[in-house]
Amino acid sequence: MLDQYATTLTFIALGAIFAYSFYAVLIAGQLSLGQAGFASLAAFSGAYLAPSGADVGDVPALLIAVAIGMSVGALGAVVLGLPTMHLRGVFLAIATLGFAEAVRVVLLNQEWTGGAQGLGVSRILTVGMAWTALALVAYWFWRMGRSRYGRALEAIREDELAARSMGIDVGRHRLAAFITAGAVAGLYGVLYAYYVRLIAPNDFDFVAAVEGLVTAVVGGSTMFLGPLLGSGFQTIVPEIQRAVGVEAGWIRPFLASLLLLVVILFLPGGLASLIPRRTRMPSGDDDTTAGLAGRRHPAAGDPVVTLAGLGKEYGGVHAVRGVDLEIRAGEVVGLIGPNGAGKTTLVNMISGLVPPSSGSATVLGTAIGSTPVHRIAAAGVSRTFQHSKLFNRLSALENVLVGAHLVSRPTFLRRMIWLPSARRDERAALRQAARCLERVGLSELAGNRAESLSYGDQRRLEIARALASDPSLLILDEPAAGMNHVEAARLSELIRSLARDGLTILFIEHNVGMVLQTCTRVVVLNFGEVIASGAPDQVAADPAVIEAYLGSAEDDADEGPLAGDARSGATAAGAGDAPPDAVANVRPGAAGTLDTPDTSRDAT
Ligand SMILES: Nc1ncnc2c1ncn2[C@@H]1O[C@H](COP(=O)(O)OP(=O)(O)OP(=O)(O)O)[C@@H](O)[C@H]1O
Repeated sequence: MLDQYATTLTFIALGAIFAYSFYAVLIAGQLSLGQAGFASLAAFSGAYLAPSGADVGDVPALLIAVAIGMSVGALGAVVLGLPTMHLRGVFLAIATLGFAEAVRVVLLNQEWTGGAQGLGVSRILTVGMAWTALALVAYWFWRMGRSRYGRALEAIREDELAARSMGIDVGRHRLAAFITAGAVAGLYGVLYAYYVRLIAPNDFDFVAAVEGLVTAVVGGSTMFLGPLLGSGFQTIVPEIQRAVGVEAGWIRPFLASLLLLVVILFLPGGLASLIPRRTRMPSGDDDTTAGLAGRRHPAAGDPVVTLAGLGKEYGGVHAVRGVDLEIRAGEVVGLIGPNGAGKTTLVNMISGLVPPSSGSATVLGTAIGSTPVHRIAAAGVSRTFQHSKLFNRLSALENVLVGAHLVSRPTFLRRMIWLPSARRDERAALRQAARCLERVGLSELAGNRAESLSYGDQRRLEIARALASDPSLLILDEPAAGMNHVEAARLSELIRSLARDGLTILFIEHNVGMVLQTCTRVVVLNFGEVIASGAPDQVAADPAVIEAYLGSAEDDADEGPLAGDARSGATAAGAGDAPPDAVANVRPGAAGTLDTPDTSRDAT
C-alpha cells in the first residue's frame, strides 16, 4: 500500500523541503527566488563531488552529498546575500531571480554537468529518508518559532523599523535567514538529485522557483507547518485528478494559481493561519528577574541626552535647527510645539532613526549620527511612534516579548536540544512581558492580535513593548493621541509612576494640559528652534510660547488654555492628581488657531 504511494509521498516531502527554503526567508518578510539557484548548485556539486554508493555505501554517499550540497547552498547565500540584503520586496526577488537564471545558464554550458542532457545520479533516496529529512527541517523551524531569534524574524516581517527600535540587528538576522534558506535549498537539491536519477539545469528554472514560492505562500509563512500543508496540497491535486480519471495537465497549475489568489486576497497568512496560535500568560506570581540580562541605568541627575547645535535639513527645509538641550536622569520632559515644529524629527534623531545634518548629540554615552538604531536601543533608548508601529499579526503578549529582545537571552540553539536553561530564560522573558502588559492594564488582552485592539489599547501596548527592554530613556511620540480624557489622565498617571521608578522620559504630546500636568520640564519648539524651556507653569506663561500657539500674546494670553491651565494650579508635575476631567485636552494648530479636542485625526 505504502509502495503504491511512495513516489507521491516522496515528492510531498521534497516539495515541502524546497518550500521550507522559501519559508526560511518569508518568515522575515523577504521575497527571494534565488533558492532554485542554490538547489541547482548543490545538486550538481553534491552529485559530482561525493563518492559513489558503490565505494562507500549508499547512505554515507548520500550524507556526504548532503553535507556538500548544504555547504554550497549556504555559501551561495552568503555570496548573494552580502550585496543584496539591503534590497526589499520585489527588488530582492528580481535580484535573486537573476542569480538563479545566471546559475542555470552557466551550468547549462558546463561539460561536467552534462549540459542540457543532464547528469546521471544513482537513486539512493527512499521515501523514509525523504520524510526523515523533512522531519528534521520541520523540527528546526518548529523549535525556531518560539525562540528569541524566531520572534525577532517575525518582528522584522511585521515592521522592520519597529524591530530595529527594539534592538534587533535587522541586517544580521536577514542574512542569517537567507543562509538558512540557502542550506535548506541545498538539501532539497541533493535529495532531488538522488531520487530522480537524472538532473538537468532546467529542472531548477524560473517555473521551479515560482512553484517553491507558491507552495510556501499557500501553506503560509506564519507557522512552521505551512510548507508541509502547501506541498501536500500541490502534490495531492494531480493524484486526485488521476484517481477521478481527469488527465488535463492544466488543472494543477490552474488550481494552484487560483488558490494563490484566494490566499493572497482572503488568507494572507496562508493555510497554516487557520490553525490558531496560542500564547499563554505565565502562571504563578514569580516576580523575579532571574534569567534576564541586567541593565545599568544612569544615576539620578546624570546626563542622559546631550544635544549641541543639533540640526536637520530636508532639501532647504530646516526641520530642526541649532538645538542645545540636556536631559538628566529622572526628568520627565515634555516636548511641545505647533504642527511641523520639528518635534518628531528631533526625537527621531535622538533615537537614531534620522541622522542629523549638523551639530552633535550623545545619548546614554553613545554618539548619534552613524550609530545604527539597534545600537542606540541597546544603549537603553526605547520608544513609541507617532503612528503605532505594532507587529500586527502577533498577539499583544508576543509584541511585548519582542520588546524584551535586548534583556532576554538567545534560546534557539538550546531549544533545539531541549536544554532546561532555555525554558527558564523563556519563562523569564514571558514574565517580563506579562509584567509590562499588566503595568499598562492590558493583561486581559494578552492573547489578542495587536491589530484587533482598540486605538487607545494599541497605544498602551506600544508603551508596554517599549518598557519591556528595561530602558533608561523612554521616548513617547504623542502617546495620548486618540485617547479620551479618562484614558489620557490614566496615561499621565502611568508616566508619573514610571518616573517615580527612576525612568527618564521624553514625550511629545499635543494634549498640552496633560503635558503641563505630567512633566517636570517642558521644552517648546517652533520652526525647529527651542523657544522656551523650563518648569511647566513658567513655560505656560511665556509670551513667546503663547504667541507660537495662538499667534498673538496680547489678545489671547488671558484666555489661552496654556495660561489658563498653568494658572489653575493643576499643571506642574506632582502638583496633585487632578480628576480626569481637569486634564485639558487642547491641540495647538497652526499659529493663530487652536484645535478643539479631536481624537480621530491621530488615528491615521
Ligand atoms: N522625511 C522628511 N522629508 C522632508 N521634510 C520632512 C521630513 N520629515 C519632516 N519634514 C518636515 O520637517 C518639518 C518638521 O516636521 P516634524 O514632523 O518633525 O514636526 P512635528 O513638530 O513633529 O509635527 P507634528 O506635530 O505635526 O507631528 C515639517 O516641515 C515637515 O514637513
